[in-house]
Amino acid sequence: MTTMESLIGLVNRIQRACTVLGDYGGDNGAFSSLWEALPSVAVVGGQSSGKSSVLESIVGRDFLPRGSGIVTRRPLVLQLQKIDEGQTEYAEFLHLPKRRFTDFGVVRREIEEETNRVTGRTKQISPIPIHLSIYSPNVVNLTLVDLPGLTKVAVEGQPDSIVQDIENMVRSYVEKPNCIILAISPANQDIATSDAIKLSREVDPTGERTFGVLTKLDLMDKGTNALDVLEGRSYRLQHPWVGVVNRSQADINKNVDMIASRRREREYFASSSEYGHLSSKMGSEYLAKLLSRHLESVIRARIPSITSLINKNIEELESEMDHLGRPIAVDAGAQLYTILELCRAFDRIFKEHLEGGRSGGDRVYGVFDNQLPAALKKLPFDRHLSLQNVRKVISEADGYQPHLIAPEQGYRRLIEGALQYFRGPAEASVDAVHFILKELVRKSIGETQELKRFPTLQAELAAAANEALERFRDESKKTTLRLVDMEASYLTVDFFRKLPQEVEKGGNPSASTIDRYAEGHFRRIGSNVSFYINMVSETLRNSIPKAVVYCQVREAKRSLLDFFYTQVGKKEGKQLSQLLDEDPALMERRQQCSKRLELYKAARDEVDAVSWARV
Ligand SMILES: Nc1nc2c(ncn2[C@@H]2O[C@H](COP(=O)(O)OP(=O)(O)OP(=O)(O)O)[C@@H](O)[C@H]2O)c(=O)[nH]1
Repeated sequence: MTTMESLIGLVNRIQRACTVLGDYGGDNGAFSSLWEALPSVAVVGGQSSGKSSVLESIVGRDFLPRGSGIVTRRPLVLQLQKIDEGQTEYAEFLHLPKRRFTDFGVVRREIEEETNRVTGRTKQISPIPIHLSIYSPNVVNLTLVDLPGLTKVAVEGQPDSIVQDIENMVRSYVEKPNCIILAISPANQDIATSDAIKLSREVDPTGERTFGVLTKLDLMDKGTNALDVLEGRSYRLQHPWVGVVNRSQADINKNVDMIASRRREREYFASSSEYGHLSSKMGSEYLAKLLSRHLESVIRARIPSITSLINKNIEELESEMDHLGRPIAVDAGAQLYTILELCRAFDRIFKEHLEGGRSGGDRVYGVFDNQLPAALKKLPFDRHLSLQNVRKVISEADGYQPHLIAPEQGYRRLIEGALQYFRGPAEASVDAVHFILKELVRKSIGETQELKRFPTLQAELAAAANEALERFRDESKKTTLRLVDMEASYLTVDFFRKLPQEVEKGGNPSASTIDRYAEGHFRRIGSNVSFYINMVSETLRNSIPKAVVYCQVREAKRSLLDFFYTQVGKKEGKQLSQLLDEDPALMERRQQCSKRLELYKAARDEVDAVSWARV
């Protein structure tokens, strides 16, 4: 393969990749277009200027749709590749891969049908190109983009806006600095009024990327010639003008074949009295060679900047992909694995909050160190052990037969009554720790970067963790309340044995001394009970935290997601992918990104391959 073939072929392959991935130079949002960076030849001309004829002549085949009105309604990217003499000529469409067309009448029909497939029968135009590759011994390596003919009026069935739409589309191609403009003008019309030249003058005023083609030289009025144009006096371009003679309508009707018509064109110039001196630089075959050489040299010059554009884009896209997160696997096993990984990432952060490294765990200690002791201190034992209440409880405890020695029942009642008060602080500690844990779950989910993409999983995870925390709370409540009940169920015997026995003071007690005696008696009972209660309070102040940590904190660390894991393990593929549902906007963005990345990587491989071949 020669360098020339490989360079034009390279651009062809990149262009095809661009079209497959939806990059055809139009508005691609934030992405810069690779298509635009590629040199290409756009064929521009007014209606009936002979555009189709020139293209067919370059190809050496009849294959373009004919008809009245605007026939070309989508760009046609025509990639010509020379094959060895004697090999069969064939055509291939990008949208019909692997199908070889050897009948060019069928190619024409397919172009028509494919045009309608995208534009509908409404005769609208569309910027999405049709790619046609022609492999033939009769072509040079060249890629041309055939665009709708510039027109002044819409015909029946076509919207008025089409005139402007066509101009905009053609302009969007030719205004790109990498576009080589093949401007077709008929010789039997004043060059100053040529649509192609008017547009090219606008977008390429110095004429460095415009190739002027003059058609219909044979149709000029007798006695006139186009030398002023062909020799660059009428309108100066950097590249020489090329004159051509295509088949006339009569030739077309007679089915004069293209190869014969090329021969006739050669003869026309060779025998022409006016153009004879230019004959080696005229005609469609010469035009094709000229363009091929030029395109090749432009591509060669552009390769370094194309390479750097590709590399820059790959870099940007990869960093964006990293930011967006890689796409999720589609098979259930991999999805399950992903979910478990995400859960573990969350769990790790949650544990860091509890065990240190991240804030939050210290607040649990705050509950035990401040909140619980303060709540215990505030319990209304003063009221419960007031003289009045002690008297009431002690008196009622023994019924009709007052106690003889120590008021055993009375003590029990007073103590049991007081112990009930501990239930409040016990439950409050459980709840306080519960809310801290819940808050830490919320925080940890927020801090798990990997989860950000998956709102559904986030919600499910939060729900599962909170459910587990509820269960731990219930368990913890039962346990702490049991601690309180245990204190009430068996009183410390030693304490009461060690209480000093009350002794009778001598003499006959008078009524008032009896009263005073009774008052002192109740006060002593009250203070004994208070002492006992304080002892219990001290015990609970130590044991409630142990129960809470055991039932809630330790369990949260050990088995917060255990239940969730079993649930997830039972899920089917579809439910798993639902869990991994992403934010749709993000998904869309990633999809675009990964498509672009694929394109640029494919392009890089192509460029690499060619660079290696050239070494
Ligand atoms: N005699 C002669 N006729 C030509 C020449 N070039 C084109 N024609 C005729 O001019 C008419 C229009 O040519 P096309 O090639 O269809 O022109 P076009 O610009 O593609 O036209 P639209 O696609 O309809 O816009 C056809 O009848 C051709 O046969 C030429 O060099 N000499």
